[in-house]
Amino acid sequence: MQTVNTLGTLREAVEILRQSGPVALVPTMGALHEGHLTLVREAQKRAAHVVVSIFVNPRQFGPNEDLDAYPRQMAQDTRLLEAEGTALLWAPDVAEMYPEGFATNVSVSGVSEGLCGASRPGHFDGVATVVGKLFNQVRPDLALFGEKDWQQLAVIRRMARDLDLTFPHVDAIIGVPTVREADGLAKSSRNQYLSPEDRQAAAALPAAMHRAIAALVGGEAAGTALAALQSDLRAAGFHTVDYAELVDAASLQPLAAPGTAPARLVVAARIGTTRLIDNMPVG
Ligand SMILES: Nc1ncnc2c1ncn2[C@@H]1O[C@H](COP(=O)(O)OP(=O)(O)OP(=O)(O)O)[C@@H](O)[C@H]1O
Ligand SMILES: CC(C)(CO)[C@@H](O)C(=O)[O-]
Ligand code: BAL
Repeated sequence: MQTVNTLGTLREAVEILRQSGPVALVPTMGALHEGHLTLVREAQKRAAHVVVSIFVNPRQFGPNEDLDAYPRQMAQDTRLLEAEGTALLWAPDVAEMYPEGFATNVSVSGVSEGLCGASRPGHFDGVATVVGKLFNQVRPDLALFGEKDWQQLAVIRRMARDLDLTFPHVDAIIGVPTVREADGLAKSSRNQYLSPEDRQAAAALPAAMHRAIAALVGGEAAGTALAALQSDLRAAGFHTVDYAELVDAASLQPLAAPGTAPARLVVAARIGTTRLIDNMPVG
């Protein structure tokens, strides 16, 4: 695996790879776990070469968020990616990604606005800006993202469509199902922040979501099922529920009940100092 830190060397290295087959991009912020490695393996099934980016993107963190605390473990990440047969690791620093004078912001209306967009103002502008840059830097044939970040995936698909990004073609933005721990908790780099007690309690999140989904599918009103979900989370030790909503899976608009279009249960809740998100299909 080659690691590159400058745009010039990235472009040269990708051009060489492209001569012998399609290139898949897996964007990450590092602190890699089985969720990320699953994206790499899915990428390998679909392309000759996999490029992984690791960049902790300051523009997607709010002023009081965990940018400084975010885990950085480049040596371990490099070993993990090498073991997976990754072709290229793109690891720019902040000055390479956002050189002096950088002044552009990509802002996606609609799908960005509710849910995490409401509780993390500016977050999806930061995500759309950096992912737009990554697409143009690597010009991959396809790119893979986790369904764990369901709203992020919707924002990126909208941005790629709206900006006519040819690399990748919009159908080549692939969502990969959430990889979970044995007790159901979605794997996340931020799980590292959890104390042992909070880690145990956090399994209540997927469990409460499964109960709410069973109630919704059984015909319970969304208001009642979502209120029960919130009280289950509070009882388990989550002190804040940023949102717990039934939404249309594509538009992310709230729904009163699961209907004919695919629906999704989406939740963000805080335990200790950690904010966890999860989502699941309903019906
Ligand atoms: N459990 C998971 N299953 C599948 N994909 C995942 C999982 N966790 C993260 N991903 C995907 O990996 C990519 C990189 O995510 P990122 O580096 O932010 O990791 P993360 O574990 O989501 O971290 P965070 O704690 O910041 O949310 C994203 O496309 C994300 O959706
Ligand atoms: C897509 C992404 C790498 C952009 O910084 C990030 O939001 C993430 O890791 O999900
Ligand atoms: N996985 C989403 C990145 C973030 O929370 O900033």
